[in-house]
Amino acid sequence: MDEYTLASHYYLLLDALPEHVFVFSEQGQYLEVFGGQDNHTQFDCKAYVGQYLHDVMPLKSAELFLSYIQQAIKKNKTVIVNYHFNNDTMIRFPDDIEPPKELWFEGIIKPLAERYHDQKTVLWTARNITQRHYLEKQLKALSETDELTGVLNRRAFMNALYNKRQQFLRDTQDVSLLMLDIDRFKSVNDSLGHQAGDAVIKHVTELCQQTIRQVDSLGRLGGEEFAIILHDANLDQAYQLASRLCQRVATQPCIWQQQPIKVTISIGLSTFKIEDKTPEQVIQRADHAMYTSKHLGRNLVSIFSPNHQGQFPKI
Ligand SMILES: Nc1nc2c(ncn2[C@@H]2O[C@H](COP(=O)(O)OP(=O)(O)OP(=O)(O)O)[C@@H](O)[C@H]2O)c(=O)[nH]1
Repeated sequence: MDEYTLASHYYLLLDALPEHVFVFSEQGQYLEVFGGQDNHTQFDCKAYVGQYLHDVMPLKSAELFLSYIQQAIKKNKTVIVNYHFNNDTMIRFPDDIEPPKELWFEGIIKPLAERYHDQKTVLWTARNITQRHYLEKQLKALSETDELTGVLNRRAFMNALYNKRQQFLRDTQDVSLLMLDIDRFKSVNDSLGHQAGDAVIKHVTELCQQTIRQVDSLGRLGGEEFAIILHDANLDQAYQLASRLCQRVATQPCIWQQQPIKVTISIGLSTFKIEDKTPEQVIQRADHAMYTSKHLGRNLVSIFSPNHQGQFPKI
């Protein structure tokens, strides 16, 4: 092969690469663009050659991309980044192509030995990972969600509790924890069947969701046991909310196959404390108070206190 044929052979090979491959100068100028036909952006980025990042995308995105390029050059190392374009940050599309709402990419940015007009250069490979991103998001949501009720499962709730505790230690705003258990739930399963039991669990979930605020976190810890993190709520405020919830459940039966099932719940309350060593300690206190509600006859709210369990009249 002569030199020209060889060059065009390699060019064709490079341009057949499934990912977009860019050569950028350290100033963010597009020097070369190859490949990307399988990248689902539906247009050929070769039109960018000669232009700068700032010409083809909003300032915020261009600055970010430039910082990645400069990072790779400064460290003289390959840098791998995930980035995304949305409505505000979308790269410029040709007029005849409707840009998608979102695009996610993995960028591999490798410094090159080759200089261009005395400027350093990088090779930037962009893999479209939008589908993978949505799949990961879906899997994450599934792994955090209780299948029956759609609220946080135990693992996700414990994560939320851990994060809330970190926030509490920073800003010391009151945070209360409510533990809730459906009373004599086994008898619902035994007398009406498991599906009726499931309907009761969903019913209680809905009443909890109607009672708490958006900032609060509701989780199903297992079986017929729930927990709620009450943000910015001291014990008095938590008690008022818990009493409302207790009353709501007791007065709004679950309708199962056109028949009402009477449901009550027992609640235990405690608050976050600076001196706690672990987030589990507040759960133990609220759980203790919840068992007090059970022992005192159920359909009750109890507050944990170190010396005695606060006792409150039945609602
Ligand atoms: N329908 C249904 N039942 C469940 C589920 N998870 C656990 N259970 C049942 O929940 C029942 C819990 O019963 P217990 O722990 O004895 O408590 P209880 O009958 O509510 O009695 P108290 O808590 O003392 O008022 C058991 O029969 C479990 O099999 C579920 O997802 N669906």
